[in-house]
Amino acid sequence: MPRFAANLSMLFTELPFPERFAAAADAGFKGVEYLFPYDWPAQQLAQWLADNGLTQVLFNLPAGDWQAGERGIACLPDRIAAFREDVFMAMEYAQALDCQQVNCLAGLKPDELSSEVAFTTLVENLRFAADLFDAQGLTLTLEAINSRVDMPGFLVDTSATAMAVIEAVGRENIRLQYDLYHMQIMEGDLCRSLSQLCPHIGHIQFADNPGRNEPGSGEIHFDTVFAHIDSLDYAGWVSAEYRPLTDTATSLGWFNATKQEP
Ligand SMILES: O=C(O)[C@H](O)C(=O)CO
Ligand SMILES: [Mg+2]
Repeated sequence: MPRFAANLSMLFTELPFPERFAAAADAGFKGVEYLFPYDWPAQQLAQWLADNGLTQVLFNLPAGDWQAGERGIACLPDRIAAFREDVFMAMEYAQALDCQQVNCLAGLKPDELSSEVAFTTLVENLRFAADLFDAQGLTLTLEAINSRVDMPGFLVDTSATAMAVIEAVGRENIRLQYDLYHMQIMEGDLCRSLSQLCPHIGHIQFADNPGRNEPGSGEIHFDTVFAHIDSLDYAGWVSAEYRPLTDTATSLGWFNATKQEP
């Protein structure tokens, strides 16, 4: 079975954030991720990870004013200076948390911004980040997020767009973040596209669809997809990034079932 991690921004939210680390470890996870670490001192987060024997598998670059609706600033030409400052802050956290991968949210494209300028800005920002990350042995990921349900207007909403950006960046340490939930909404054909994109994938996340809840709540055949991921040359983490239908413990049937296997 794949190496599963828990997203602490969506799982274990019955508990205050600091307590989610122990809950994830008690449930059997070895790795965790969450949207953003920046509200907490890096040393504090590192302690919670160490106390619970957990690996920090991923977090996001700052993504602008989330509460105000921003979903990344990497494609915005008037925010390049802020993006660059964010890269330095993310690198400090990655080092303190011993985290190997940081994801970049491309952002929503304002109507008045041309697709060409948004694309070029994103590529140049990612190249800037990738070059700095490289010196620290870090990998940058870029995620395609569905624009049909969760993020209308998100610039990078298909695997083809994400791969076009990644190819234009042209650096070894930028990889695709493949989220099964977003890809099911936008493209489907999950096993075939996982096979095709596998050489470029740095991180996988999942939720069922519709609803973005746990495996078994929707239309995705997770037994098939997880077995398929196992058959690929993919050694990365596979993170549960779903909202439990009721509570986290009840939602973990899929995970507990994987522990029964020989
Ligand atoms: O929503 C997602 O799929 C993400 O992975 C994320 O980090 C931003 O929302
Ligand atoms: Mg995701």
